[in-house]
Amino acid sequence: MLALRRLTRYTFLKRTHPVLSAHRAYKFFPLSSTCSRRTFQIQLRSKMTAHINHKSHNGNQDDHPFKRSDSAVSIMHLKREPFKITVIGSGNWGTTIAKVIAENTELHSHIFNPEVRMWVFDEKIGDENLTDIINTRHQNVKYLPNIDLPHNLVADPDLLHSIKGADILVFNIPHQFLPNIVKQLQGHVAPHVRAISCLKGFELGSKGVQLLSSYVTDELGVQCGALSGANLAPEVAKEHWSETTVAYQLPKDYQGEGKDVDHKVLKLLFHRPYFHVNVIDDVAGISIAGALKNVVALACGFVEGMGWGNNASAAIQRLGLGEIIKFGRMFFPESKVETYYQESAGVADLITTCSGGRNVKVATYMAKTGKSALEAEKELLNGQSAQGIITCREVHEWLQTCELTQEYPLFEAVYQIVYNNVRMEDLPEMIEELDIEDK
Ligand SMILES: NC(=O)C1=CN([C@@H]2O[C@H](COP(=O)(O)OP(=O)(O)OC[C@H]3O[C@@H](n4cnc5c(N)ncnc54)[C@H](O)[C@@H]3O)[C@@H](O)[C@H]2O)C=CC1
Ligand SMILES: O=C(CO)COP(=O)(O)O
Repeated sequence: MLALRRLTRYTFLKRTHPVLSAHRAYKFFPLSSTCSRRTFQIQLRSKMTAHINHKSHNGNQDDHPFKRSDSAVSIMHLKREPFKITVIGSGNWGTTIAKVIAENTELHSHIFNPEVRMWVFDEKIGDENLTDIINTRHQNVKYLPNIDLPHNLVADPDLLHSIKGADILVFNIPHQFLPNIVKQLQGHVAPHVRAISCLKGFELGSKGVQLLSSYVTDELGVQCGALSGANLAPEVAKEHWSETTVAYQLPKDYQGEGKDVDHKVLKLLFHRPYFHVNVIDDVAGISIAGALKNVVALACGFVEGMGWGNNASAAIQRLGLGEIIKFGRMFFPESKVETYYQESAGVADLITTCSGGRNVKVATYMAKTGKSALEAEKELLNGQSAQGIITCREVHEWLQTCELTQEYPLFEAVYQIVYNNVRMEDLPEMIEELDIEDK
């Protein structure tokens, strides 16, 4: 058992630690030898100590053994000007991702222009503009308080100015605001620009249910991938270790390695020692999982608020995962089933969101107070958004159009509770799988 634990730990360290991962031929010593085991532990400790990195330049986060100054993927030669990045959005996740990116652009200044622009939907905090506070105190006091931001992250309240000259646009706003944003951007984004959507949700319009990345591509004419994973923003912002999935498909006009955005560039842009990134092709899979787990999280919140316990929450998550996969296979057949269980964007995001996300908090509060979803969101989140509230309506409307609501009893039950005052206590009955016909 001890040996197994050590082996597991070694394998983990080998995957995450630069010294060990760089030495692929490093042989594991025989576990029966106490002496060599001790030698190994001493070597390992000294190697790790040597590589524990400097404190984060803003100095507010703790050192930890996963810190390192560089990564293997940085061996990349650029055959063009460094990529310029703009983050569109400055909420809880928008600011966190902007921080991650700004740390990386400073580190890899041969690949990226160090200055990162972050578009802010400006508002007054007392007498001051939030933008000015971010640029002078280097904190987003409203949406990500008590986290120091890199000084190369520049807040900009002018949307069109913020994207000027940008090569990569990182969209990160609550998804209900996306149509208005892309409308303002139309005609101002060159076709060579690439984009990543960090949003969770769908666009429901004349084209039916659409991935937000496809919506950006259709509306702006630029290739767009997605970033989604088990990433509650407050934990990532504090540099507590987590992982995510980025998905991107090379466009038809891909310019070639070193000249255009590809998986290597995206890994360099988002990967941090405390934020591990896996880059894949399955944009649809990660986007569907990211959007729909917010609906499942609302159901988990109802269960929690009613005090039904862990078994009930696990049952909801099991059923929810089934409906997520079914939705993907039915409406986005290009998505891969393995993404849902192998990637951070799949079951891992479902678990973290159902444990500690905003959707679960809002639904728990609804159950405890009898307030509506929108009242709960307003009272609890200080301007932040629980995306499941809108997503469950979008999913319902789409399924109703397809006459398929009965195929997704959990999604439908959440919708009915949120919008039609159906009793939460009836949840088990609404999702009961009846195999026996009552004659
Ligand atoms: N917060 C989190 O832990 C995570 C969030 N996400 C997703 O990322 C996306 C963005 O979420 P957050 O950054 O957390 O946003 P948020 O929930 O903090 O929303 C607040 C943001 O919305 C902006 N806003 C308010 N009214 C607006 C308007 N009319 N037009 C444009 N912007 C407006 C505010 O200025 C603020 O920047 C969402 O789709 C969310 O599901 C994904 C992973 C983690
Ligand atoms: O998407 C998230 C975690 O990956 C955040 O979920 P909440 O919006 O429910 O906090």
